[in-house]
Amino acid sequence: MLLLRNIKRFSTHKMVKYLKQQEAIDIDVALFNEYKFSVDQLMELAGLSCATAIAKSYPLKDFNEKSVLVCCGPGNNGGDGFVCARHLKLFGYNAVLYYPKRVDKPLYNNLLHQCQSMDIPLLEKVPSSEQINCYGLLVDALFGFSFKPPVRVEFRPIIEIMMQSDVPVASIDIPSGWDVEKGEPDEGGIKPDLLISLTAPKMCAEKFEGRYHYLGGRFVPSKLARKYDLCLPEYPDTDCCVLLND
Ligand SMILES: NC(=O)C1=CN([C@@H]2O[C@H](COP(=O)(O)OP(=O)(O)OC[C@H]3O[C@@H](n4cnc5c(N)ncnc54)[C@H](O)[C@@H]3O)[C@@H](O)[C@H]2O)[C@@H](O)CC1
Ligand SMILES: [K+]
Repeated sequence: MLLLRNIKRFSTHKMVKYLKQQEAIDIDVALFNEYKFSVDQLMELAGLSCATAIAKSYPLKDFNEKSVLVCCGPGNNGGDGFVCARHLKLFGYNAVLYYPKRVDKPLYNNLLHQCQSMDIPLLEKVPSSEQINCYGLLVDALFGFSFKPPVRVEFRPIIEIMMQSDVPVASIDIPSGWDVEKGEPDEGGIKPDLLISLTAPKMCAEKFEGRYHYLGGRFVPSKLARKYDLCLPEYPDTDCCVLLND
């Protein structure tokens, strides 16, 4: 029994491992240092898999001109959000960005520039509860596996407005504000309808109760997957994401 800790059966009868926060960080470091990937290479694949999972679950035809609000945080999870917004735009969605804390680094400046060059609007301030309900989908790319609770004050308004809204939330890698291992905070947090875990699910994903749990980020070398006993599912054909709870 002990061996099965943090390993979950899913419908295709394989086992997938749920990572601790430190394991997720260690795998990230190995991808960059040992395997020599660059951050923007992996971010592009991660963000594309997020946009693909969203397009599979929320078809464009159901949006009736409504936009997708992509909320980007100050780290690589936010970077995935910019890439996701760019691919959603290429897929035909009306993407809009909210980016409350700007980071003045070439990676993030370029990602923002790319989005703005593709006519993706950037909100200047947090939307009101009335404004947020006009969107067809909210993409949560605020915090990923490096998040340490509690949420700092500058991000509370956007988290609260997402919590109060009836619009479905699609969270990238971690539902923002959730403890990476323990899950939703006791005082309540966002309840995503879709979660896309990147590389491998983190422990908090076991508490996810939304409709769609995807795995994305199809870039993990099999040697690295074996080293961490990731037990990754097979991705169908050439797909860049796979539904874990179908
Ligand atoms: N190896 C992988 O698996 C990959 C991971 N990627 C993404 O990278 C993410 C991890 O990125 P990072 O390590 O840059 O970190 P995060 O994006 O998880 O967050 C770090 C940022 O959040 C801030 N932060 C942390 N706790 C906070 C709090 N309580 N209140 C407010 N701000 C807080 C930090 O100051 C920092 O600016 C993953 O979750 C995933 O989305 C992808 O980009 C590519 C590949
Ligand atoms: K997130």
